[in-house]
Amino acid sequence: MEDVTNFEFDNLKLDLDEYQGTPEEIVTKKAKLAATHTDNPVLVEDVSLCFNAYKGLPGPYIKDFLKQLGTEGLYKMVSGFDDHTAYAQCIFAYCENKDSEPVLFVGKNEGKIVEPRGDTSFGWDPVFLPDGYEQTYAEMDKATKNSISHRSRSVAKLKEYLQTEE
Ligand SMILES: O=P(O)(O)OP(=O)(O)OP(=O)(O)OC[C@H]1O[C@@H](n2cnc3c(O)ncnc32)[C@H](O)[C@@H]1O
Ligand SMILES: [Mg+2]
Repeated sequence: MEDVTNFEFDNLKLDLDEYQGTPEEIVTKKAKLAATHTDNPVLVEDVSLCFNAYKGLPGPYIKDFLKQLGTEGLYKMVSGFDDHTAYAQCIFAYCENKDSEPVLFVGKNEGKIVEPRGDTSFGWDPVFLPDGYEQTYAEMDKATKNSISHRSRSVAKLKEYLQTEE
């Protein structure tokens, strides 16, 4: 850096949260951080869209990819590969208090990335075709999507946990 500017630089060793890593690591950090802000238990969720041709990326970074590339761009990412398979994943993390370890509930739905089809109102729904279905998430009615989605699978596990904890 000193080569390219007139500023002087010093190295400071600071431990800052970066929110990078696996979906599990990221949602765990989120839950722990949230738990420092209240005395009540917290629940956070994070969604990933993972392309197998990219070893699981964009994964938790899908929000920025979607924002910059749009659904058409997401399809273009896989169109040059033989492998168009992907999975949608939702993780709810429940953290009792700031000193306890978050409990994770992973809901996953396998499918593939297709050219965008259907209603464009929610996220990457137009490019995700779940296995066993002819319609993308965006083409399905809400009830059908809810009955099979990554989120509903995560919520089902969370519900079961909370009921047994009661
Ligand atoms: O992670 P933070 O920064 O809190 O942001 P967020 O809460 O908006 O983001 P999520 O992790 O919930 O979701 C990541 C991206 O996936 C999109 N998304 C979430 N659930 C989805 C679903 O069921 N179908 C389609 N897109 C979805 C959402 O719009 C984001 O662009
Ligand atoms: Mg997220």
